[in-house]
Amino acid sequence: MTKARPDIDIRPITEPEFPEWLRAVKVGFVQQPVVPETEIEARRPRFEPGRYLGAFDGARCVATFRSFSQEVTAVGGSPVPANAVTAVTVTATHRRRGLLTRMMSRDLAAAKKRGDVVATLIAAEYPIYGRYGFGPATSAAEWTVDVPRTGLDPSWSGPDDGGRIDIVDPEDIRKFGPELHDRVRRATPGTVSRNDWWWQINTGVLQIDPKWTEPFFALYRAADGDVEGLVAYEVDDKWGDANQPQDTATVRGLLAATPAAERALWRYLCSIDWVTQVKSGPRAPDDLLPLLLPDPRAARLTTVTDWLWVRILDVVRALESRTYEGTGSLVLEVVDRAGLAGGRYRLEASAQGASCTPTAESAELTLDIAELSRLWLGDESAVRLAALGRVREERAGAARVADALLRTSRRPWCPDMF
Ligand SMILES: CC(=O)SCCNC(=O)CCNC(=O)[C@H](O)C(C)(C)COP(=O)(O)OP(=O)(O)OC[C@H]1O[C@@H](n2cnc3c(N)ncnc32)[C@H](O)[C@@H]1OP(=O)(O)O
Repeated sequence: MTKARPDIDIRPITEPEFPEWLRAVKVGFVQQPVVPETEIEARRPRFEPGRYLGAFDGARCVATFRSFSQEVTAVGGSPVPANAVTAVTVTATHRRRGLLTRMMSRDLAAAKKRGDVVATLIAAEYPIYGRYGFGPATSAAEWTVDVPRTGLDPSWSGPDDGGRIDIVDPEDIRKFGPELHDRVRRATPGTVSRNDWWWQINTGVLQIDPKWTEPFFALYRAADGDVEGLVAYEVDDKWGDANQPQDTATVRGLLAATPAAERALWRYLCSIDWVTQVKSGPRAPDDLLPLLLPDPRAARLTTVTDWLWVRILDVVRALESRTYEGTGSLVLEVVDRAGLAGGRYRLEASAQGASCTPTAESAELTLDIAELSRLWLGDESAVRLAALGRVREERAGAARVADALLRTSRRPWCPDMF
């Protein structure tokens, strides 16, 4: 049973409180409760007054919550302003007393006031965030490829499309990565923006993880020299009993702006001498990888999980910022217990554009804001949610109309963890 503790003060932290706040994050994530000076210094430039909440029991920080500005790509490629939520922790001694609820309510109200269209997060555990109006809007899948079973020609010596792959240095990734990422982001609904800090952390300029090691970086250039893909991967050093190399290459990130780049980079990973296994890392659930192999069963699906969670804060802007393949209209009754985005709306959509307006007409589909958020990027089916009793058809067939409007041919994907 939740025991409220109004005596616990929740407020934005000051910069001098930042190390204590970081320590509390470690405690909440059950990690060693010591923050190396290098980590404090690497994280300090990200400090933003007002966006780092702490709950204090006396001088001790016992709960943390942070949000930052982000863009998430809507269906069709428009970047939408998002309130990205992260570092959510409540110390075990203070759990289940409503601290998360207090921090979340405060932050979402501020995001709404600022004009953010959605809030986003990646959930540590599934049951936490639905109650706040978040719905799982993208999934991630991981494969382990048994290279000798793929059926690929082991004498492959590079792309046969005129392109080339080169191992490069971290500074090349900082040079070419941001532009490539922007290109991929515009083409991939569900992808979130990255800043310079992201590239610095992931190329070793700044250290937030003492266990970080430099990966191999490779770029794919098309025949005209254009950088269309990059991969960061690490390789372990494993030998079998009969003195045979049995290395595993694990992908930390693979970005491809074109199918040619995607095909070439996976092909490359499956051609490295000594590597008998390739672990894909989290990918879009409809990634090309398995079907690139003559024997797709050589790619064993090891994980499928919810990834980016979305919470719509502004229904009109969320629905108008995306594109629609079909033509039609739908009146939605959106229920929002937090009072942030509820109401009745008419969506009119066609390939030429969409309008979403508050209406007093009879609703055709009733759903919670968490379910609309889950549908927004096109990955989930309203018909499926109706079968589960999570959306209610007020007019027979309305869920099929919703699917015809909202669903997409490729699935959304968020390559990042934040
Ligand atoms: C975006 C991110 O940062 S994801 C990381 C989330 N953090 C973690 O997983 C770290 C470990 N866990 C924690 O720090 C805490 O348990 C938190 C942050 C998940 C929850 O904080 P609390 O202050 O205990 O949550 P709070 O008391 O406000 O709970 C509100 C409701 O959610 C429920 N709830 C909270 N956490 C969970 C959970 N992990 N599983 C199921 N239900 C949960 C509570 O039971 C409560 O339900 P009720 O209103 O029906 O009584």
